Amino acid sequence: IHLSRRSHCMRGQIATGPGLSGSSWSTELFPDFVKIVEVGPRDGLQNEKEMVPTEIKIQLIDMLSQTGLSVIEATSFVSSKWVVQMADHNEVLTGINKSPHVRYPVLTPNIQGFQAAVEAGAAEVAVFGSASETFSRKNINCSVEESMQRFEQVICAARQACIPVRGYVSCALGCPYEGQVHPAQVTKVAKRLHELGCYEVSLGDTTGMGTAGSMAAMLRAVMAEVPIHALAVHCHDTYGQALANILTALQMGVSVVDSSVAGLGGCPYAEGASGNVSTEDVVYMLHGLGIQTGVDLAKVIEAGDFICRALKRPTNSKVSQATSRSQPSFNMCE
Ligand SMILES: CC(C)(COP(=O)([O-])OP(=O)([O-])OC[C@H]1O[C@@H](n2cnc3c(N)ncnc32)[C@H](O)[C@@H]1OP(=O)([O-])[O-])[C@@H](O)C(=O)NCCC(=O)NCCSC(=O)C[C@@](C)(O)CC(=O)[O-]
Repeated sequence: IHLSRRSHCMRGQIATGPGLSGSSWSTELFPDFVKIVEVGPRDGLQNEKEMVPTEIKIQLIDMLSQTGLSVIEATSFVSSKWVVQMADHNEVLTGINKSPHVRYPVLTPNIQGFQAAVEAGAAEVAVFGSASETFSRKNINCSVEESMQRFEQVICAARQACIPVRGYVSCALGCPYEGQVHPAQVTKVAKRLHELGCYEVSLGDTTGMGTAGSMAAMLRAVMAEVPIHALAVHCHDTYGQALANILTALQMGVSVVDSSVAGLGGCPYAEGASGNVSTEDVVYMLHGLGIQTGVDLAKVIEAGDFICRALKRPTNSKVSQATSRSQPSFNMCE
């Protein structure tokens, strides 16, 4: 893994800033702009044991809509027998103040979910597959192949309705049931989703067990089959590796990162996995690298503070923790 200092070097030059001389750091540039896909209201809240009041979910999304984020995953049109926390999907999607500058995709595992989502006004949906057979069965009660047939139906219907579809590949860096997952399995599913018509495929480290090394190996394989501009990374932070894994992905050309305000969440079918990397920490890192996000960090911290108070728990964001202890003049790299 090579690091480059954006402020010190351009493509083709060797970085020579303080402390860098003699190093063999890569001169590759990071992207100028990174799109952040906020998944807190869905991936973050879906794992909450106690029902979160619908008005709290709506207020959270409304606050996030004022932060400059351009994509906020709002809810899931899944079976309430499987994920009861998302049972208020209609109320959430119809209750939020939709900003014209923000897209609000929702998860749809099958055509039934897609139709319900469209009826509730969804303008974008996401299908979610897995690189692991066992996880697929535990999460959506079908094999990987069956899931692709369901997604094909959703994508066909979405195309007719001019609705963009995002795709997920869970267990891209490991499975809670099968352990290691070979990059070839991830590539196969990512390629299939892209060929079916997903405009973007998010590679999920569902368990958070990935490392910079396994991220690089997996991405190398997937990038050989799916264009880099159509790839996103979705890192849970169970082992504290998420920022390192994201940095690795950025260096390899990925410019879309999923994250969750206050680091909320986990997957109900990946026990023990902690939340996504926090949006606050990702934004702080990106701004520190000179990468634009369009996101106002202070406003995301405020939204994180709101939801943590509502859930009566401390934030998982290191940046929020640090700024709450620091002077008002603390530089948040905006
Ligand atoms: C896919 C199913 C529905 C299959 O579940 P099933 O039980 O096999 O479904 P079925 O087709 O046999 O139908 C059984 C019942 O479910 C209903 N049903 C059927 N479809 C729907 C629907 N869309 N919405 C609402 N209800 C639905 C259907 O109407 C029927 O109702 P009944 O007649 O018994 O009253 C189920 O397994 C499910 O809902 N799974 C969702 C699991 C989930 O949401 N997991 C978390 C999200 S994935 C994730 O977090 C990972 C990710 C994306 O973040 C990336 C990463 O980190 O890796």
